[in-house]
Amino acid sequence: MIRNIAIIGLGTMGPGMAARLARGGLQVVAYDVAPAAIERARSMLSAAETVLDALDIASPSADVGMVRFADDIGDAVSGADLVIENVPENISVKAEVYRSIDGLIGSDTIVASDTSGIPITKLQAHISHPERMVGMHWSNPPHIIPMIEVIGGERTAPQTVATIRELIRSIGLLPVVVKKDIPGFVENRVLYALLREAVDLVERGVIDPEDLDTCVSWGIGYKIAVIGPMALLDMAGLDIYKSVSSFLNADLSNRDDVAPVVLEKTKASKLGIKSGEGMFFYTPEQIKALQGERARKLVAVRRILEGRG
Ligand SMILES: NC(=O)C1=CN([C@@H]2O[C@H](COP(=O)(O)OP(=O)(O)OC[C@H]3O[C@@H](n4cnc5c(N)ncnc54)[C@H](O)[C@@H]3O)[C@@H](O)[C@H]2O)C=CC1
Ligand SMILES: Cc1ncc(C=O)c(C(=O)O)c1O
Repeated sequence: MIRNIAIIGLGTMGPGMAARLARGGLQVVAYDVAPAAIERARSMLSAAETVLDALDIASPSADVGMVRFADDIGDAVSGADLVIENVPENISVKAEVYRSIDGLIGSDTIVASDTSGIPITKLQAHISHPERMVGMHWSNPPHIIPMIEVIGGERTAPQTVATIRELIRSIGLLPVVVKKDIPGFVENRVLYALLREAVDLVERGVIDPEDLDTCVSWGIGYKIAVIGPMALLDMAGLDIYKSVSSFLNADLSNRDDVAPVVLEKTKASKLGIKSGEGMFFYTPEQIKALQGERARKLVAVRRILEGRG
């Protein structure tokens, strides 16, 4: 039974995750190697709690469901039933975390990675109890998006997958078990197919970035939230899909490297919201307003999709 959770890494994903798990009645200890990240996480945590209130996710009783910040990794993982590793998407950075906690955790502690797509089989090579390592891939923003992928590697015990699936379900979230440990799992394979084509269309001057977003959000995204891709095939008709895909698939982007526009922007430290400029430009005031507006809209859409209008 999982009661105590340690979250290692408090960047974009960690704070929202901590807030949501605590709201599920779990005791969470959060740690980041950078003191500035811990400070930022405190305010992100309180913003996430406001959103969880708007989603009507009930607070647990007073003595459970707390988030505590730890000063060192040993303190963070001490007594943890589950450690969620949430550090940058880089095998050596993640492996260093696994090595540093290896002697500090119990032999029955589960170690989960929020990796966006590194196969779990590669990650579990760096830990002494690979049977207790699992992928637990949240979607951003993690306190709002209810679906979480669960992925076992070649050496993960089926019981570990079952325990994490049950934990997710028990706090009112939506586990999806991915049956094969392939790069990107399922969510990011689908998302990155879309993003590859979208970036290519903008880069080739077929459409402006703002219009690309209008086209995808209102033409595809709005619909896909209600009718998933498999159901959409049936709605359109497989005969139509057969005809269109017979000429279109061969014309879609199949580039296997990173698009030049993304390489140029990342080289110039234009990373998006976190640096004030990426595909678009953002002032600090715009960022604050955008984050509030997006959270409000996601909450409203989720309430409707859940039939709570
Ligand atoms: N950003 C996103 O939309 C999503 C990211 N992910 C995955 O989640 C993981 C984390 O991503 P982000 O939160 O976006 O990264 P981030 O770069 O925003 O944050 C990572 C944090 O880890 C900390 N860190 C680095 N080394 C550490 C160590 N040895 N010990 C403790 N803390 C350490 C950094 O100081 C930083 O605060 C990655 O594997 C990423 O692919 C998963 C879902 C969505
Ligand atoms: C661009 C991008 N890459 C990875 C992830 C998740 O792993 C996300 C997301 O959750 O939104 C994303 O937007």
